[in-house]
Amino acid sequence: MSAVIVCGAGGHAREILWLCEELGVQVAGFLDERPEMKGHLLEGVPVLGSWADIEALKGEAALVCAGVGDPALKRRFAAEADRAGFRIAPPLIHPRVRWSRRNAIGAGSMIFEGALLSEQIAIGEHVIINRSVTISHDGVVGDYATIAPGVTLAGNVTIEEGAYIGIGASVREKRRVGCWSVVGGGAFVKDDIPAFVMAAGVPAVVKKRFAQP
Ligand SMILES: CC(=O)SCCNC(=O)CCNC(=O)[C@H](O)C(C)(C)COP(=O)(O)OP(=O)(O)OC[C@H]1O[C@@H](n2cnc3c(N)ncnc32)[C@H](O)[C@@H]1OP(=O)(O)O
Repeated sequence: MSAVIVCGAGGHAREILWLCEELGVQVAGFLDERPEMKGHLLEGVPVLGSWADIEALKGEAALVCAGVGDPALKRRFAAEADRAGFRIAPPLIHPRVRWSRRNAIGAGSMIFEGALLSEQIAIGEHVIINRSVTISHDGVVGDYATIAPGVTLAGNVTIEEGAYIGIGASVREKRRVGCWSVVGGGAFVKDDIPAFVMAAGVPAVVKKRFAQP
């Protein structure tokens, strides 16, 4: 794989650096739109600056747009990458992920250490599957979704585009979490969660509704 540039320069971006080190993938640097961050080193790797600053690296490095956990920000990075003509990095899958070869994963997505994805699972583009997540048979995770550490998805669960599943949450079989919704940490999703809401608790209930972006 060619070198990558990671969009974002926070804690998650540094965890991607570690993932890349484990995979032998070179990180050329980080994109950060805050002018004061340009030139900083993160674990010895430079913050390159904003879009104009990385333009010249287009031919040499592919982009990791999921360098932040926020699904909406990932989508904005992906749109900018498309406009600027960048290649998207192939999926980054930690060597200690249990993963059936009958699963599919989209460009720019990543799976961290200790995750287990069983059979016939479809992961979209720019998806984060964080540490120790379990996804059972026939799961679907849409583009830009973020699955926080320790989440458990039972069989035939669908997580729609842009949804965020908080740390340690569980979703029972055949349930669906609607697009751009948030499930709070520690929740148990017993019933389908509609789109554009925040739901939390055991069992999860809708606590807030969001305006559609
Ligand atoms: C490597 C890493 O660090 S990965 C990052 C992992 N982090 C996570 O997964 C964080 C998950 N985030 C959460 O659980 C947050 O609480 C969120 C995003 C769901 C909600 O945050 P906010 O929008 O700020 O919610 P807010 O604090 O306003 O709470 C609204 C209501 O929901 C309740 N609530 C919020 N989160 C939860 C939760 N996880 N479980 C139960 N109830 C919750 C609040 O108590 C409040 O209830 P009330 O209206 O009855 O008083």
